[in-house]
Amino acid sequence: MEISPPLHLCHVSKTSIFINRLHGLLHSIAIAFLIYYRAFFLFQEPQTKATVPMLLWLLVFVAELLLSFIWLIGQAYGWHPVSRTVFPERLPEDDKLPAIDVFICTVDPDKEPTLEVMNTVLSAMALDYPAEKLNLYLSDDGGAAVTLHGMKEAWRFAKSWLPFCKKYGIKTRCPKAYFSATSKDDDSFGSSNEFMADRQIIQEKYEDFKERVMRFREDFVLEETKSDITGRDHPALVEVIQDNSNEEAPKDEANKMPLLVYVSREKRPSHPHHFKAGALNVLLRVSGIITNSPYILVLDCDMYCNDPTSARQAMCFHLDPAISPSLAFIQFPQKFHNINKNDIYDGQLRKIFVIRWPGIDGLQGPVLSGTGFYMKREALYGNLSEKDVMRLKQSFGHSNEFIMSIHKIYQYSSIKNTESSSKLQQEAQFLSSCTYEKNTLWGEQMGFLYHSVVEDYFTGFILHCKGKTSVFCNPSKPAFLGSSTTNLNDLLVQGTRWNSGLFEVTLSKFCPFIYGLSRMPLLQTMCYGYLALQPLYFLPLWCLATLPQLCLLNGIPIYPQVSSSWFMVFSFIFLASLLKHLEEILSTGASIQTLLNEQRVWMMKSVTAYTFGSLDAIMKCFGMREASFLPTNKVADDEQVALYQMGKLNFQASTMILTPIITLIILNMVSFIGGVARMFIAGSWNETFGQITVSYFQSLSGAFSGDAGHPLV
Ligand SMILES: O=c1ccn([C@@H]2O[C@H](COP(=O)(O)OP(=O)(O)O[C@H]3O[C@H](CO)[C@@H](O)[C@H](O)[C@H]3O)[C@@H](O)[C@H]2O)c(=O)[nH]1
Ligand SMILES: [Mn+2]
Repeated sequence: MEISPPLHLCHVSKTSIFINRLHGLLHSIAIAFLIYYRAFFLFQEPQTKATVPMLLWLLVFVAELLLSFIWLIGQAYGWHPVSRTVFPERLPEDDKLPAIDVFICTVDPDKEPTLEVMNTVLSAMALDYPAEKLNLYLSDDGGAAVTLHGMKEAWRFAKSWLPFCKKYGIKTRCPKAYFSATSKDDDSFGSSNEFMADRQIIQEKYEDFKERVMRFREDFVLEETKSDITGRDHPALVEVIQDNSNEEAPKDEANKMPLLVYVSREKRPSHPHHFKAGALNVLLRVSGIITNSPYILVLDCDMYCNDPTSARQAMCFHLDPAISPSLAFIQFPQKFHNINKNDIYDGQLRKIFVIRWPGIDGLQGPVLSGTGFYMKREALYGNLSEKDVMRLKQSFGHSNEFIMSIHKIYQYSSIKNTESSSKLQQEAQFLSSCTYEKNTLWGEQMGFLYHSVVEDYFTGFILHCKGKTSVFCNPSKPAFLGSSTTNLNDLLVQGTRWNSGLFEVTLSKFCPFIYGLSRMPLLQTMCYGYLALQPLYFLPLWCLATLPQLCLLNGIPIYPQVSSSWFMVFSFIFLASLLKHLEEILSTGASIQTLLNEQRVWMMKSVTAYTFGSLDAIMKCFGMREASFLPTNKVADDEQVALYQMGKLNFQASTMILTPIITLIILNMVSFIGGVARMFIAGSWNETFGQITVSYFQSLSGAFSGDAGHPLV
């Protein structure tokens, strides 16, 4: 029997496994000593203890225990990291490839400029995939006329843009990116006259497209001043974007266009709409009765397709019979096009996408990350063995059309036939009404889940609990590029939402340590548990950013004397975690500057976003707050961008962020100066050196060793 060559390979990095496990072992031993030291003190004679108030000692001890615990849980990521290679050229011919429905979500045309959204749409339409097997659905939660109009303009422009990309094999297919940079990839036709002429024409068409979108927006803003009201209260509208004229669909391959559908679900203030997860579930249903593709690509409106081959790369996994039965999704990393050289806000989330996701990929697979993933439709439908129509309706709702779609591969045929198309339209409208999900399992067990505002994390978690797997695909050319937050305020808004969502899961019956432990392998549970506990970093950080400093000012020793051998334990932990962080930085080609930034941002986030996120979740838990999803701002303010590009922290942020940060910096600086003075005057360096080091590093927003753990744990 002939064995066909594999579609993908998985590589295990033996060296990093060795380093990670060795570090884990040594660090654990050192932590055990630390715990012994702290605990031993509690049982000492009262006169020895008299120098340090018991409560202080206990608080610092608890902070250290908590940090150690989170650190230990996080070690699961280092256990078995892998990387992968794909061979798309080995895929079957185009006519054997499965269809893909692309879902793009947008909500607020003010924060998410229509032009950017349309660029995402265009880049997805131009994916290197057979056009008749590519269907795009845009969910417009704002129900905005500008967005619908933008879609029509995008469709018109796509009719020139797609053939241009195909003809010249353009690699950057997001028009904005293509025209703004001198994209090096696309130079192969640089000198040809024909190419230059075509490029000129298409550029003019793009300018014209831009102009039309902008002009409509200006007129629209004049008419509708309160877009916020309509954003929360509007009827359902589903529209297939196509030519008004009755001209025949183009027959030749080069001019074929993917299907483009605009979906604005019904929203009423009296009905919860469940944010993005709600929008995605509407798209699941509407696409189910129109094209029903077996695979789904989900994109945020600001995440354009940077590499048109991502769909084929994903198919290398989905079409591998050895892994596909349990495989739910292929996750690509989130990468960003607007990050400055220094990445002062750690916008690239390096730790997550460079260290953790490859780590968990070697276990059961990466956490679902909201955007840039190819999901198997079936995986979101839960148990499909049920055949009883009444039961199916209880789970999926009352649309016969949709129920029929569950078990068969629908083939989108004639939407031009007006009679069937208006029936389809009615059904789609019904599927996107705000009452459709009432008394069904949508969002509870079906589709994207509503339990948490981090719908991605939670949906992926439940999938993994059901025994599904996922794959992390991280090619050297970024498959998708998004816009990252580039100022403190946005960072806080986003960070608070994420951490609130994560902590919400921790506080619920779905807490990974309880719900996950019996359903997933231990290491996978630890990876999910780490993220669920991450918001809790705020407790130890607040303690260790204040208590040692206050002790230092008052001459109370809470760290061992330099001459004591216990001091070695603390120094080892401090240095080992710094070195481990350094090793990760260097082995992944990052710079020392990145190391410093990551530690600084981690501390800033701990005392702001983690703190507010945790409090928010606790309040939600007690019913004192409602869930909310404040979208991040994607409009760049020129002044802010300028500061950001210079690598300067922008402190024009709300007092919510500034107060904790500034207070702690001042406290640390004062105690550092006070401590040094005391050391000189009293010659007490032996007792206070540990604390001085802590406040020195904290006041420099320095060397708390990122998420690898605290230097003092
Ligand atoms: O009611 C809503 C709110 C948001 N969105 C869309 O959801 C996407 C993500 O929103 P964004 O404001 O960009 O949030 P981020 O924090 O940048 O998103 C990250 O975090 C989210 C979970 O908090 C994930 O859903 C995202 O995929 C992930 O990129 C955007 O396309 C929005 O248009 C909706 O469709 N409806
Ligand atoms: Mn975003």
